Amino acid sequence: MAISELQLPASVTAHEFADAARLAEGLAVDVAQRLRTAMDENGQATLVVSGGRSPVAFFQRLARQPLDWSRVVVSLADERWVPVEHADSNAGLVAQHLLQGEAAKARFVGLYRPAASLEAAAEQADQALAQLPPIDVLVLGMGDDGHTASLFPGSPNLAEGLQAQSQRRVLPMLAPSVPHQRLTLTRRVLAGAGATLLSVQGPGKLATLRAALGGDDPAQMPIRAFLQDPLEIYWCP
Ligand SMILES: O=C1O[C@H](COP(=O)(O)O)[C@@H](O)[C@H](O)[C@H]1O
Repeated sequence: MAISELQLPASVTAHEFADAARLAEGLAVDVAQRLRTAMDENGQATLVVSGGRSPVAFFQRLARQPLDWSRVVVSLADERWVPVEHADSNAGLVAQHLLQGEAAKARFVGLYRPAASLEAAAEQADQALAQLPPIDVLVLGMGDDGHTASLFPGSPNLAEGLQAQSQRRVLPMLAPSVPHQRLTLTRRVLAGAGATLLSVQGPGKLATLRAALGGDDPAQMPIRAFLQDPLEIYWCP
């Protein structure tokens, strides 16, 4: 099955690539162009990326795009509550694969805070994110359970995280697998992005996307909250 066979809402556009390398390159070129446009309009650009296993090739290609990185702010859609040195840190992933070469000139705003509790860390990150300029480009991923960012089905704070008008920018969340403790930007903040791109690979993620399109309750599959608004999906088999 291919993404062209899905019944997508009119606001959702699909870009299909032959393989993961072409997807990473195509996504990097498109994101860089969107950042350049934002810089032309506002003098600066803000990029929010996701973590997990799949974005490494995209990060490496994006780092090599010709851009005035000194005018780019980079932040995260979500984070595992671990220090940057930890193997599961999304900030560590970004530092290792994106903020390299010229891209090291970008300003990074991370979510991790070494607080006494996950809740306190989320409150501190929430305050820090008040300084984040409006998001120009958001790159989301999606888990096999339909989570995006760290908006996980079944997590205690999910209802608040999905509220379109939540007062919070960052919430503590619990993932069903290790590491359990997460920090996530809320739907309200994520939905404010100028452009939202969803990067997914493989038949498993396509099946998840099809299941998400077949229902309308974001509490069961949080990615649904982002399928109702303008969205560009980047997919390869
Ligand atoms: O845990 C996470 O998973 C999703 C999906 O990751 P992937 O490696 O399967 O693409 C990711 O979007 C999220 O940021 C991450 O924390």
